[in-house]
Amino acid sequence: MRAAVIVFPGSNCDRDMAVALREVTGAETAMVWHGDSGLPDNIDIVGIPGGFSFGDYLRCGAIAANSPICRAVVDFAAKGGAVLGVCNGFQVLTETGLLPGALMRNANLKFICKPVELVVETADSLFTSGYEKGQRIEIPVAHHDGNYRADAELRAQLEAEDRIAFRYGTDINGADDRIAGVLSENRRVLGLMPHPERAVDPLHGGTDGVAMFRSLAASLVSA
Ligand SMILES: NC(=O)CC[C@H](N)C(=O)O
Repeated sequence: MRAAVIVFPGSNCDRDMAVALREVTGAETAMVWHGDSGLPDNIDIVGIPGGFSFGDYLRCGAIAANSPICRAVVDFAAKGGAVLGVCNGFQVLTETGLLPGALMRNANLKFICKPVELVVETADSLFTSGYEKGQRIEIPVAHHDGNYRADAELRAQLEAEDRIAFRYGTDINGADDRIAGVLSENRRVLGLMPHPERAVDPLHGGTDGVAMFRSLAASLVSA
């Protein structure tokens, strides 16, 4: 398996994502700068990491979404490539249009940084096949704009198409229907606000993120 992790000015979880990919899946992982116009050859998955790309100016993820590399990521996804966006990465994915909805300021207007309970809403994806539907897991969050907004029509569509990957166990940030992560129509792009890469080693305080990376390793095999 070969992975690429995109690095923007202000990314701060890029190395954590690379370590999780390398150590849990054994993937050869390349770090790719936002100004590059192409991805390395034969990539199986692109990781868009958390952080504060471009200082969160304009809207979180909005400037990053217009980086040269994001045009390559959109092309990669259009050809069926797998993309995982965590936190700021989820915000970037909504700003590129690869995922629907928007991430707004948390309802309490505070930065929330703590482990939270998530409910796995579907095991039918290359990111979640290692979990059970309905399983409750604990994964940390660290964001000020994690309040996922989608109108009633979009929420009904996501629900009908089984594209809600994770919900928060309790409302932490005001997100509509407690949605914490969503899948693209072809189920090969996942964005989520919680940080699975921060829960892959007992020293992190929890290992509930391991199953996500194992799911990826089980599904993505290099040609
Ligand atoms: N950890 C992150 O990726 C944070 C994302 C974004 N800067 C926010 O605070 O919402």
